[in-house]
Amino acid sequence: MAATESASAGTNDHLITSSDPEHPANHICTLCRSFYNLGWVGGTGGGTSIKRGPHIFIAPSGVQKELMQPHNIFVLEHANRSYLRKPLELKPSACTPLFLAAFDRGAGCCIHTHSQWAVLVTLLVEQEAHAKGEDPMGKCFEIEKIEQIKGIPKGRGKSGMLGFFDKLVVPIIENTAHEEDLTQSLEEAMEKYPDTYAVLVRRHGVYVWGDNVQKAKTQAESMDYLFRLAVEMKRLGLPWVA
Ligand SMILES: CSC[C@@H](O)[C@@H](O)C(=O)COP(=O)(O)O
Ligand SMILES: [Zn+2]
Repeated sequence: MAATESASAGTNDHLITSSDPEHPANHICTLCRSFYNLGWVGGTGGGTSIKRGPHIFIAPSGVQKELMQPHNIFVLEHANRSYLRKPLELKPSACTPLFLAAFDRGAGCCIHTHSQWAVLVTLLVEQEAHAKGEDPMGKCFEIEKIEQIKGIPKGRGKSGMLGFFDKLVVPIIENTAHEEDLTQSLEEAMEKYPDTYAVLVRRHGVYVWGDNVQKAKTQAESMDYLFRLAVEMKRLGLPWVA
């Protein structure tokens, strides 16, 4: 369903005004500032969206994500996809339909990064497939027996985290010219891999989500750690799986 605009979308400042640092309008801004320092959202790429109750809080498109202020934030009613708050002269993030795909499946926060480690992992998986004479499309990033895998949950509807001896499998989808055109393949990957909390996008980055902000953030950190480690392992000729 496409997002629409409600008659009062220009106002409703109360939806983004709070002294609570964990209010989504404040939290998105502070998270994006720290993600910028990790190299995740530089040059306007990447972003973060948070769902609280019936409302989804979304950053504007094409802005320096580390400089955003709460009054720049869009608010969308999840149930009917209508904008309750739409800052003038700004467009909502092109990632909105991808964030919605995560929220439709129960997520409370979705983080999109352009981390170079995520991009490099997608290139290494592609290179390995070509070296074996195989089609890289549909291949996943797989890694096992690394302690940080324990920072990733077992799957939606399952309790607990992956164990040291579990294999982490992250699907990879092909990039498209426009962010929003990734939606169908992202949703297909989410259906094919119902336990996954992340989908890599070839030559682009990664979407990571979690049940709430804290889980989405720590899962994104664990994923990025593993992507970076995997790149270094490959450089040293070390295998990701036995
Ligand atoms: C460097 S431009 C990157 C965008 O095209 C896109 O990939 C992205 O992640 C951010 O989209 P945006 O609409 O600014 O939220
Ligand atoms: Zn992007």
